Amino acid sequence: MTLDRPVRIIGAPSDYGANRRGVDMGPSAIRYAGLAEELEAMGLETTDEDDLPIPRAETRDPDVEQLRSGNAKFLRETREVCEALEARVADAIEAGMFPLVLGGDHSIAIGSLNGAGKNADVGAIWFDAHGDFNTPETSPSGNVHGMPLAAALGRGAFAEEPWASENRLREENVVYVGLRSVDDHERDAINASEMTAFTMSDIDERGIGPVVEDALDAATAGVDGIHVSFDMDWLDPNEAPGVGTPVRGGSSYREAHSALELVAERHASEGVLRSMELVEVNPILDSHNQTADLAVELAASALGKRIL
Ligand SMILES: NC(=[NH2+])NCCC[C@H](N)C(=O)O
Ligand SMILES: [Mn+2]
Ligand SMILES: [Mn+2]
Repeated sequence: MTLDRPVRIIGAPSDYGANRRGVDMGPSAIRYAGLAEELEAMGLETTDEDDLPIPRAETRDPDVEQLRSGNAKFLRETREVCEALEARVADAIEAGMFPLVLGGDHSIAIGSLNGAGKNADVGAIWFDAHGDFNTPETSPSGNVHGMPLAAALGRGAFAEEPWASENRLREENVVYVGLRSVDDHERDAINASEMTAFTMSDIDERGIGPVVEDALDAATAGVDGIHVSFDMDWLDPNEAPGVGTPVRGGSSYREAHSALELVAERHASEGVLRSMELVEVNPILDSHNQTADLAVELAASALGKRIL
Protein backbone atom coordinates (compact mmCIF):
# COMPACT_ATOMS: atom_id res chain seq x y z
CA MET A 1 0.00 0.00 0.00
CA THR A 2 2.94 2.34 0.36
CA LEU A 3 3.65 4.73 -2.47
CA ASP A 4 4.79 3.11 -5.71
CA ARG A 5 7.77 5.41 -6.37
CA PRO A 6 10.71 7.03 -4.61
CA VAL A 7 10.13 10.26 -2.75
CA ARG A 8 12.11 13.42 -3.34
CA ILE A 9 11.86 15.94 -0.52
CA ILE A 10 12.16 19.53 -1.72
CA GLY A 11 12.51 22.28 0.87
CA ALA A 12 11.08 25.67 -0.06
CA PRO A 13 11.77 27.87 2.99
CA SER A 14 10.05 30.98 1.72
CA ASP A 15 8.18 33.38 3.94
CA TYR A 16 7.76 36.14 1.37
CA GLY A 17 4.03 35.40 1.16
CA ALA A 18 3.21 35.49 4.85
CA ASN A 19 2.73 38.33 7.24
CA ARG A 20 4.75 36.77 10.03
CA ARG A 21 8.31 35.56 10.09
CA GLY A 22 9.02 31.97 10.97
CA VAL A 23 7.60 29.75 8.21
CA ASP A 24 11.01 29.94 6.58
CA MET A 25 12.06 27.49 9.31
CA GLY A 26 9.32 25.03 8.37
CA PRO A 27 11.48 22.66 6.30
CA SER A 28 14.09 22.46 9.09
CA ALA A 29 11.44 21.72 11.69
CA ILE A 30 9.82 19.02 9.57
CA ARG A 31 13.18 17.42 8.84
CA TYR A 32 14.07 17.58 12.54
CA ALA A 33 10.79 15.81 13.27
CA GLY A 34 12.16 12.89 11.27
CA LEU A 35 10.43 13.01 7.88
CA ALA A 36 13.03 11.11 5.84
CA GLU A 37 13.52 8.52 8.59
CA GLU A 38 9.79 7.92 8.82
CA LEU A 39 9.42 7.45 5.06
CA GLU A 40 12.43 5.16 4.93
CA ALA A 41 11.02 3.10 7.78
CA MET A 42 7.94 2.63 5.58
CA GLY A 43 10.21 1.19 2.90
CA LEU A 44 10.17 4.27 0.69
CA GLU A 45 13.35 5.25 -1.06
CA THR A 46 13.78 8.89 -0.04
CA THR A 47 16.16 11.59 -1.18
CA ASP A 48 16.34 15.02 0.33
CA GLU A 49 17.57 17.81 -1.90
CA ASP A 50 19.12 21.04 -0.75
CA ASP A 51 16.55 23.69 -0.02
CA LEU A 52 15.83 26.27 -2.66
CA PRO A 53 18.15 29.21 -2.05
CA ILE A 54 15.99 32.04 -0.77
CA PRO A 55 17.41 35.38 0.39
CA ARG A 56 16.07 36.53 3.75
CA ALA A 57 13.08 38.81 3.49
CA GLU A 58 14.87 41.55 5.49
CA THR A 59 17.41 41.85 2.72
CA ARG A 60 14.70 42.54 0.18
CA ASP A 61 12.34 45.39 -0.40
CA PRO A 62 8.71 44.30 0.03
CA ASP A 63 8.09 46.61 -2.86
CA VAL A 64 4.34 46.44 -3.00
CA GLU A 65 4.41 45.90 -6.69
CA GLN A 66 1.58 47.53 -8.57
CA LEU A 67 0.44 44.78 -10.80
CA ARG A 68 -2.51 46.34 -12.55
CA SER A 69 -4.64 47.90 -9.83
CA GLY A 70 -3.67 45.60 -7.01
CA ASN A 71 -1.11 45.12 -4.33
CA ALA A 72 0.97 42.21 -3.24
CA LYS A 73 4.14 42.06 -1.17
CA PHE A 74 7.37 40.50 -2.41
CA LEU A 75 5.80 39.56 -5.71
CA ARG A 76 9.04 39.59 -7.64
CA GLU A 77 10.77 37.40 -5.04
CA THR A 78 7.82 35.04 -4.86
CA ARG A 79 7.92 34.64 -8.60
CA GLU A 80 11.61 33.72 -8.48
CA VAL A 81 11.05 31.13 -5.77
CA CYS A 82 8.09 29.63 -7.60
CA GLU A 83 9.90 29.41 -10.92
CA ALA A 84 12.75 27.53 -9.25
CA LEU A 85 10.33 25.26 -7.42
CA GLU A 86 8.34 24.59 -10.58
CA ALA A 87 11.51 23.30 -12.25
CA ARG A 88 12.40 21.07 -9.27
CA VAL A 89 8.91 19.58 -9.08
CA ALA A 90 8.73 18.96 -12.82
CA ASP A 91 12.21 17.36 -12.79
CA ALA A 92 11.29 15.01 -9.95
CA ILE A 93 8.11 13.89 -11.71
CA GLU A 94 9.98 13.40 -14.96
CA ALA A 95 12.55 11.27 -13.11
CA GLY A 96 9.74 9.00 -11.89
CA MET A 97 9.81 10.35 -8.36
CA PHE A 98 7.22 11.79 -6.04
CA PRO A 99 7.95 15.41 -5.09
CA LEU A 100 7.13 16.14 -1.46
CA VAL A 101 7.51 19.89 -1.05
CA LEU A 102 8.03 21.44 2.38
CA GLY A 103 7.05 25.07 2.93
CA GLY A 104 7.43 27.76 3.58
CA ASP A 105 4.25 29.74 3.31
CA HIS A 106 1.49 28.73 0.93
CA SER A 107 2.62 31.05 -1.88
CA ILE A 108 5.05 28.30 -2.89
CA ALA A 109 2.06 26.30 -4.15
CA ILE A 110 2.22 28.42 -7.29
CA GLY A 111 5.50 26.67 -8.08
CA SER A 112 4.25 23.23 -7.06
CA LEU A 113 1.11 23.53 -9.16
CA ASN A 114 2.96 24.87 -12.17
CA GLY A 115 5.46 22.02 -11.88
CA ALA A 116 2.83 19.30 -11.37
CA GLY A 117 0.78 20.64 -14.26
CA LYS A 118 3.62 21.16 -16.67
CA ASN A 119 3.09 18.24 -19.03
CA ALA A 120 -0.15 16.81 -17.72
CA ASP A 121 -3.74 17.66 -16.96
CA VAL A 122 -3.96 17.94 -13.21
CA GLY A 123 -6.45 18.47 -10.43
CA ALA A 124 -5.73 19.59 -6.90
CA ILE A 125 -7.11 18.99 -3.44
CA TRP A 126 -6.67 21.99 -1.18
CA PHE A 127 -6.78 21.12 2.51
CA ASP A 128 -6.90 24.55 4.13
CA ALA A 129 -8.87 26.76 6.50
CA HIS A 130 -8.52 29.45 3.83
CA GLY A 131 -9.52 29.86 0.20
CA ASP A 132 -6.18 31.30 -0.94
CA PHE A 133 -8.07 32.62 -3.96
CA ASN A 134 -7.43 36.33 -3.59
CA THR A 135 -5.75 38.33 -6.33
CA PRO A 136 -3.63 41.45 -5.87
CA GLU A 137 -6.83 43.40 -6.62
CA THR A 138 -8.95 41.73 -3.93
CA SER A 139 -6.46 40.79 -1.21
CA PRO A 140 -7.18 42.42 2.14
CA SER A 141 -3.60 41.86 3.28
CA GLY A 142 -1.32 41.94 0.24
CA ASN A 143 0.11 38.60 1.43
CA VAL A 144 0.65 36.28 -1.49
CA HIS A 145 0.02 33.15 0.61
CA GLY A 146 -3.64 34.14 0.34
CA MET A 147 -3.44 34.05 -3.47
CA PRO A 148 -1.73 30.89 -4.82
CA LEU A 149 -4.80 29.22 -6.32
CA ALA A 150 -5.78 32.41 -8.11
CA ALA A 151 -2.22 32.72 -9.40
CA ALA A 152 -1.98 29.14 -10.65
CA LEU A 153 -5.34 29.55 -12.39
CA GLY A 154 -4.28 32.86 -13.93
CA ARG A 155 -6.96 35.00 -12.28
CA GLY A 156 -6.97 38.80 -12.17
CA ALA A 157 -3.53 40.35 -12.32
CA PHE A 158 -2.07 36.85 -12.46
CA ALA A 159 -3.32 36.51 -16.01
CA GLU A 160 -0.01 38.12 -16.90
CA GLU A 161 2.80 35.79 -17.77
CA PRO A 162 4.43 33.91 -16.29
CA TRP A 163 2.30 33.26 -13.22
CA ALA A 164 0.21 30.42 -14.51
CA SER A 165 2.94 29.68 -17.08
CA GLU A 166 1.81 26.77 -19.17
CA ASN A 167 0.31 24.71 -16.40
CA ARG A 168 -2.55 22.40 -17.19
CA LEU A 169 -4.26 22.77 -13.83
CA ARG A 170 -7.96 22.40 -14.54
CA GLU A 171 -10.23 24.64 -12.55
CA GLU A 172 -13.06 22.08 -12.57
CA ASN A 173 -10.71 19.61 -10.88
CA VAL A 174 -9.68 21.92 -8.03
CA VAL A 175 -11.40 20.93 -4.80
CA TYR A 176 -11.36 22.53 -1.36
CA VAL A 177 -11.76 20.44 1.75
CA GLY A 178 -12.53 22.02 5.11
CA LEU A 179 -12.81 25.74 4.26
CA ARG A 180 -13.76 27.96 7.19
CA SER A 181 -12.19 31.38 6.66
CA VAL A 182 -12.99 33.16 3.42
CA ASP A 183 -12.83 36.86 2.55
CA ASP A 184 -15.88 38.52 0.97
CA HIS A 185 -14.42 38.93 -2.50
CA GLU A 186 -12.99 35.46 -2.27
CA ARG A 187 -16.39 33.98 -1.47
CA ASP A 188 -17.88 35.54 -4.59
CA ALA A 189 -14.96 34.36 -6.70
CA ILE A 190 -15.12 30.81 -5.33
CA ASN A 191 -18.88 30.63 -5.83
CA ALA A 192 -18.56 31.90 -9.39
CA SER A 193 -15.73 29.51 -10.22
CA GLU A 194 -15.84 25.97 -11.49
CA MET A 195 -14.01 24.70 -8.42
CA THR A 196 -15.71 22.44 -5.89
CA ALA A 197 -15.72 23.57 -2.27
CA PHE A 198 -16.39 21.42 0.78
CA THR A 199 -16.45 23.48 3.97
CA MET A 200 -16.06 22.46 7.61
CA SER A 201 -19.86 22.47 7.75
CA ASP A 202 -19.93 19.73 5.12
CA ILE A 203 -17.54 17.72 7.27
CA ASP A 204 -19.74 18.35 10.33
CA GLU A 205 -22.82 17.14 8.51
CA ARG A 206 -21.50 14.27 6.45
CA GLY A 207 -18.32 13.15 8.17
CA ILE A 208 -14.81 13.30 6.80
CA GLY A 209 -14.96 10.02 4.85
CA PRO A 210 -17.78 10.83 2.41
CA VAL A 211 -16.47 14.37 1.91
CA VAL A 212 -12.97 13.24 1.03
CA GLU A 213 -14.26 10.50 -1.27
CA ASP A 214 -16.35 13.10 -3.13
CA ALA A 215 -13.37 15.43 -3.23
CA LEU A 216 -11.22 12.69 -4.74
CA ASP A 217 -13.90 11.93 -7.34
CA ALA A 218 -14.11 15.60 -8.36
CA ALA A 219 -10.35 16.21 -8.37
CA THR A 220 -9.44 13.11 -10.35
CA ALA A 221 -12.19 13.12 -12.99
CA GLY A 222 -10.57 13.15 -16.42
CA VAL A 223 -7.08 14.23 -15.34
CA ASP A 224 -3.70 12.52 -15.37
CA GLY A 225 -3.13 13.06 -11.66
CA ILE A 226 -3.57 15.36 -8.70
CA HIS A 227 -1.51 17.61 -6.48
CA VAL A 228 -2.33 17.57 -2.78
CA SER A 229 -1.76 20.91 -1.12
CA PHE A 230 -1.87 20.59 2.64
CA ASP A 231 -1.91 23.75 4.74
CA MET A 232 -1.31 22.81 8.38
CA ASP A 233 -3.88 25.42 9.46
CA TRP A 234 -6.50 23.05 8.08
CA LEU A 235 -6.23 21.34 11.45
CA ASP A 236 -7.67 22.81 14.59
CA PRO A 237 -5.17 25.09 16.37
CA ASN A 238 -5.30 22.73 19.36
CA GLU A 239 -3.58 20.15 17.20
CA ALA A 240 -1.49 22.44 15.06
CA PRO A 241 -0.61 25.59 17.02
CA GLY A 242 2.49 26.34 14.96
CA VAL A 243 0.86 28.15 12.05
CA GLY A 244 0.76 31.85 11.16
CA THR A 245 -2.96 32.21 10.52
CA PRO A 246 -4.78 29.86 12.92
CA VAL A 247 -8.57 29.61 12.74
CA ARG A 248 -10.76 27.92 15.33
CA GLY A 249 -12.91 24.97 14.43
CA GLY A 250 -10.54 23.00 12.26
CA SER A 251 -10.28 19.33 11.59
CA SER A 252 -9.33 16.93 14.35
CA TYR A 253 -6.23 14.79 14.55
CA ARG A 254 -8.18 11.68 13.54
CA GLU A 255 -10.01 13.45 10.71
CA ALA A 256 -6.68 14.54 9.28
CA HIS A 257 -5.23 11.05 9.35
CA SER A 258 -8.42 9.60 7.97
CA ALA A 259 -8.51 12.10 5.09
CA LEU A 260 -4.96 11.36 4.05
CA GLU A 261 -5.41 7.61 4.43
CA LEU A 262 -8.25 7.89 1.94
CA VAL A 263 -5.98 9.79 -0.44
CA ALA A 264 -3.42 6.98 -0.16
CA GLU A 265 -6.08 4.34 -0.73
CA ARG A 266 -7.31 6.06 -3.86
CA HIS A 267 -3.76 6.22 -5.07
CA ALA A 268 -3.30 2.51 -4.41
CA SER A 269 -6.36 1.69 -6.53
CA GLU A 270 -6.12 4.37 -9.22
CA GLY A 271 -2.61 5.80 -9.18
CA VAL A 272 -3.81 9.38 -8.86
CA LEU A 273 -1.12 11.10 -6.80
CA ARG A 274 1.44 13.21 -8.57
CA SER A 275 2.85 15.54 -5.91
CA MET A 276 2.17 16.92 -2.47
CA GLU A 277 3.17 19.81 -0.28
CA LEU A 278 3.01 20.55 3.43
CA VAL A 279 3.00 24.26 4.18
CA GLU A 280 2.67 26.97 6.82
CA VAL A 281 4.52 25.24 9.68
CA ASN A 282 5.80 28.10 11.83
CA PRO A 283 8.21 26.80 14.51
CA ILE A 284 8.32 30.18 16.29
CA LEU A 285 4.65 29.85 17.14
CA ASP A 286 4.75 26.11 17.74
CA SER A 287 4.96 24.23 20.99
CA HIS A 288 7.80 21.67 21.17
CA ASN A 289 7.69 21.11 17.41
CA GLN A 290 4.23 19.57 17.74
CA THR A 291 3.03 20.90 14.38
CA ALA A 292 6.07 19.65 12.50
CA ASP A 293 5.75 16.24 14.21
CA LEU A 294 2.17 16.14 13.03
CA ALA A 295 3.20 17.11 9.50
CA VAL A 296 5.50 14.09 9.41
CA GLU A 297 2.76 11.77 10.64
CA LEU A 298 0.33 13.10 8.06
CA ALA A 299 2.82 12.79 5.22
CA ALA A 300 3.27 9.15 6.21
CA SER A 301 -0.49 8.53 6.12
CA ALA A 302 -0.77 10.19 2.72
CA LEU A 303 1.99 7.97 1.39
CA GLY A 304 0.45 4.75 2.64
CA LYS A 305 1.30 4.19 6.32
CA ARG A 306 -1.34 2.16 8.13
CA ILE A 307 -1.95 1.22 11.75
CA LEU A 308 -2.01 -2.50 10.87
N1 LIG B 1 -2.10 30.27 3.28
C1 LIG B 1 -2.67 31.01 4.21
N2 LIG B 1 -2.42 30.81 5.48
N3 LIG B 1 -3.50 31.98 3.81
C2 LIG B 1 -4.15 32.91 4.69
C3 LIG B 1 -4.88 33.94 3.92
C4 LIG B 1 -5.57 34.94 4.79
C5 LIG B 1 -6.40 35.97 4.07
N4 LIG B 1 -7.48 35.36 3.35
C6 LIG B 1 -5.54 36.79 3.12
O1 LIG B 1 -5.70 36.68 1.93
O2 LIG B 1 -4.72 37.55 3.54
MN1 LIG C 1 -3.23 28.21 2.66
MN1 LIG D 1 -4.54 28.46 5.55
